[in-house]
Amino acid sequence: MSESRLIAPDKREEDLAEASLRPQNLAEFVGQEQARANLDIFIRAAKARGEALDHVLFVGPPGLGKTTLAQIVARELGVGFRSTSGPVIAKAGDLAALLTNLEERDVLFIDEIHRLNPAVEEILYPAMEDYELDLIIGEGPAARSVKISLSKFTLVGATTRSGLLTTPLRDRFGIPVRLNFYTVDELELVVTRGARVMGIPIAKDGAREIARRARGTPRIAGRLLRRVRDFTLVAGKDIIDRAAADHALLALEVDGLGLDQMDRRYLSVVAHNYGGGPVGVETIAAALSEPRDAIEEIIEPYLVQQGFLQRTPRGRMLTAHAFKHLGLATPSSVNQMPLFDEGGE
Ligand SMILES: Nc1ncnc2c1ncn2[C@@H]1O[C@H](COP(=O)(O)OP(=O)(O)OP(=O)(O)O)[C@@H](O)[C@H]1O
Ligand SMILES: [Mg+2]
Repeated sequence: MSESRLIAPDKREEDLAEASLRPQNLAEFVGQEQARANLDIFIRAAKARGEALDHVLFVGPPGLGKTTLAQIVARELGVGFRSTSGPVIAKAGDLAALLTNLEERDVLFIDEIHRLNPAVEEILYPAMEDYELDLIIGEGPAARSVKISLSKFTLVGATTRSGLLTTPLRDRFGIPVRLNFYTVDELELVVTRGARVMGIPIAKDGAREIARRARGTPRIAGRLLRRVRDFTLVAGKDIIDRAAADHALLALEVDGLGLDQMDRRYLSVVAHNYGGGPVGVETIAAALSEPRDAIEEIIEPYLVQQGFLQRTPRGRMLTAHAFKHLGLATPSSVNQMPLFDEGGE
């Protein structure tokens, strides 16, 4: 993904500033009503029983709050929180060390859990199911298997791609939670709260404008807020209002619907080079010189959600809405009727 992509929801160095913006408990967490209500109940029930919470899997595009929610779960349970990520755990022994160090009811958070190496994943199964480790000690004829019992813990996994999880792993999560893009109202709350925490004066219409253009993603809302603040400061204004936000966002090439250059490049490549599709994702990735993963995880979900794009069995297709947004005439080949959407995964 191009370095300069302001609106890309993936993590960056500057997002370290995010830590201070993270909501600390379920009540402060904006949006995702259903997920929040369910988690609240399961957490209370686990606490009432004095048991470890069942394993939780958060699924959703980058920047929607998976890591934040994992931390909140541990805090609400009042237990310890350990955090790691799929690609970091190289060997089964690394995971074994993490697991044996957990205390009763602790939360172990594994980010990017779809990227666990298969040998590591194997030892997770009995750990999740029976709180037991099956380890092979030694090699050759001297090898023997030992069982080590573990504290009853909660595994919280996060992934942007549930389709890439193996079925045995996915099935071991008792509480699967899918996060959706946020509404403008919800993001307006996120922006207002962020501005308050950072001490930035903002008018309601300014917060709304940033929210409208944040691609349904709190991380982007926070990032846009920081950039708009810079513009407003340099312009010598003392409050972010709609005009100030609009001016800054246009300068940052975030358009009225929150699409950035990369989104528009995607749409215009499919429109101009492939007549609006259907075209395969590999072809689009090659044309944009972007990895297929980034296209499927970061660019497409929002374009689909906004009704610019359909994923069909024959490939990606732009909708009439996309042609309109690009200021192009809709070709007659573009079906005006909604096709069924595979939904990716
Ligand atoms: N519901 C929310 N309310 C307020 N702020 C939020 C909310 N969700 C996320 N944020 C903010 O958005 C930022 C990104 O959230 P987080 O790191 O949890 O996303 P993520 O889903 O883990 O992303 P990734 O897939 O890249 O790891 C954080 O600064 C967090 O404070
Ligand atoms: Mg995260």
